[in-house]
Amino acid sequence: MKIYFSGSIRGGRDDAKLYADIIEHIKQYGEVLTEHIGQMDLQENEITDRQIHDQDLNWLIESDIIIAEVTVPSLGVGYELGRGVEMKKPTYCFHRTPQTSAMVSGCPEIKTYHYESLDEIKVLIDQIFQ
Ligand SMILES: O=c1[nH]c(=O)n([C@H]2C[C@H](O)[C@@H](COP(=O)(O)O)O2)cc1CO
Repeated sequence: MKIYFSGSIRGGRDDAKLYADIIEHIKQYGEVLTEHIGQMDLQENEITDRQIHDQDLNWLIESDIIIAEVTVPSLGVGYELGRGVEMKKPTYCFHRTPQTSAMVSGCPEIKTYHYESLDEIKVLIDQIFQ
């Protein structure tokens, strides 16, 4: 099982530690192709935007499932979700805010969950993989 985890980078890194904790949890279910999203000291200087885009799109194509944490709004995450839905990938979104974008929560192909804590998202993720 190849898992594409999506989370904000240039949109803001407030949840980077949470992404790392979620990635650590989902690793028991397969290979997380985008483990770098949880890196606290993420450096993107040595790679061009074109390389980032093409690499991530290839991982998206390769993936069996998309899991996105969308609490911190990110253009890149929204773009990945749209491309993933077009590729008919099973897509799951999680947010702690009262609402997220209607283009995400209103999309019938995306399963969107509100949660409050790391423990709660772990249970929801376990349910998805079981
Ligand atoms: O350096 C990067 N590496 C990378 O993999 N991404 C991808 C993965 C994330 O799910 C998403 C984050 O988009 P943004 O940077 O617009 O918040 O884009 C985005 C960047 C920077 O835009």
